[in-house]
Amino acid sequence: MTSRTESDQARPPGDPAPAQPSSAPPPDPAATDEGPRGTPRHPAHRNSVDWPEARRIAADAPTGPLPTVVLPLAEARGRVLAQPLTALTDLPAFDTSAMDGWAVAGPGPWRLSGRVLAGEQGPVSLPDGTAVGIATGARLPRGATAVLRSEHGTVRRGTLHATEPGGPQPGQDVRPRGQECHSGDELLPAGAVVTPVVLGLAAAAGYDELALFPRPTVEVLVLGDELLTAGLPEDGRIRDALGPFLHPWLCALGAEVLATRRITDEAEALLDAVANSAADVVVTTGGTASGPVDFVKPVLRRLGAGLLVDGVRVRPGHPMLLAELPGGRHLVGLPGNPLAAVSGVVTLVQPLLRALAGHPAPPTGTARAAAAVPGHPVDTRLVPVALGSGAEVPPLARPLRFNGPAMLRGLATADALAVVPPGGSAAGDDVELLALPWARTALPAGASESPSPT
Ligand SMILES: Nc1nc2c(c(=O)[nH]1)N[C@H]1C(S)=C(S)[C@@H](COP(=O)(O)OP(=O)(O)OC[C@H]3O[C@@H](n4cnc5c(N)ncnc54)[C@H](O)[C@@H]3O)O[C@H]1N2
Ligand code: MOO
Repeated sequence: MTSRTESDQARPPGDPAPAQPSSAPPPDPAATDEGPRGTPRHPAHRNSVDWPEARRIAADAPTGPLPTVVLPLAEARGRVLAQPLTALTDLPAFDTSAMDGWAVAGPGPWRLSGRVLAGEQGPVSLPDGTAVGIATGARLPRGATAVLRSEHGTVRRGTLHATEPGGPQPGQDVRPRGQECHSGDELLPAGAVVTPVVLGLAAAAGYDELALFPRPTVEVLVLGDELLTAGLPEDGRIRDALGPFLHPWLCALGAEVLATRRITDEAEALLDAVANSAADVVVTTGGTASGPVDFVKPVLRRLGAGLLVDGVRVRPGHPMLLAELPGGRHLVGLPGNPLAAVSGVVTLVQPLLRALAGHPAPPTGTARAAAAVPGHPVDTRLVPVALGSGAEVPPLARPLRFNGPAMLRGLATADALAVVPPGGSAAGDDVELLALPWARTALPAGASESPSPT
């Protein structure tokens, strides 16, 4: 019985048909120059590399991470700790009253003398049988054995009496020095995101500034004279779908986006923009193939750039490329089809940014294919999936419709991208998941660290 799969239904006319899953080993790509279903592979993609290899090359492309940055707390929010947050002090830094009332020494009644507020030195020590008025957060004098809450005591002629039988227990309502941490304790590991709470914790622990992973700078160059930035498609022109999503996506990946610029379909304009970009990474969209106005590769040649990745055996997105520009900066050429560009982001941009920032690779996610996912004979497929909300471990991944290279509709409702190996995945197979930075569903942790950076 043959049935049309969701991805088949979503496949637009002219898009390559994926092969059915099979247990037969995929043909050796090195031994064939074939594209999908035996069609000749385009000569421009003869140098293409396997998908895991492309990710490794991107992760190894920089000579090392950019230098760590040290920023004042006020500028650190949202960035990532490059070093563990180690307490610079005990917390509390001294024995502290947890309540408003009196610091008492020994059993009552107590002779009362003065008061100490938060931030004041107060009496150095409290002899047995004496008490001092104390505010929440004030330092406890040496010799104090407990705090008597203001609602639990009464003062008559200079003497404090407990109104509850037995008076306060030793240590009652005292926050002892080091209760939360001792100086030198690790409060958070390197790699933790600096949330508003982390800012507060860092300040409490004595920090004025934090050592943070650098944010690689990126400039996005959107190519294509057919692209409109407003209104409806007309006269063969379409809306730019990549400019709007690349900026926030790259920021979510830890980049600082210097600009997103439209470049006209002229080689000189592109050459000028790439040569003069101040960014660590230039990301271009479109123009990677061999059409009449596909100038990315010719411009890279003219600039003397080295092509590190020239096509990847992945669908969609196989014309993606990675180059090292003179001076050590990098350029990622994303294909123009929107889902193909996404494929280029997760395959090349993400590992490159992670390597530049010095971030460790997070664990991969794993799910179980809820249905057969057709594969390509030799290329990896990246397929938008929705994760089941049931209790299954690993969760079920349901391939989404509208996953054609030019479509974003499936991805817009996806929780992750599933990595479908050449030949496809059968229903029930475990599939690797790639996280989408905005997805509400946390990825189910895989068994091990990702062998390739994510
Ligand atoms: N002879 C061959 N032609 C093509 C091949 C091939 O192997 N042989 N591969 C196809 C594949 S797959 C892709 S992907 C594209 C990649 O082409 P480019 O990177 O040169 O991209 P463009 O030609 O500029 O655009 C392709 C497509 O995407 C639309 N586009 C471009 N930018 C945007 C944007 N910012 N927002 C929305 N849509 C965009 C553009 O209008 C085209 O429709 O090459 C195939 N050709
Ligand atoms: O199918 Mo292309 O691979 O749209 O990138």
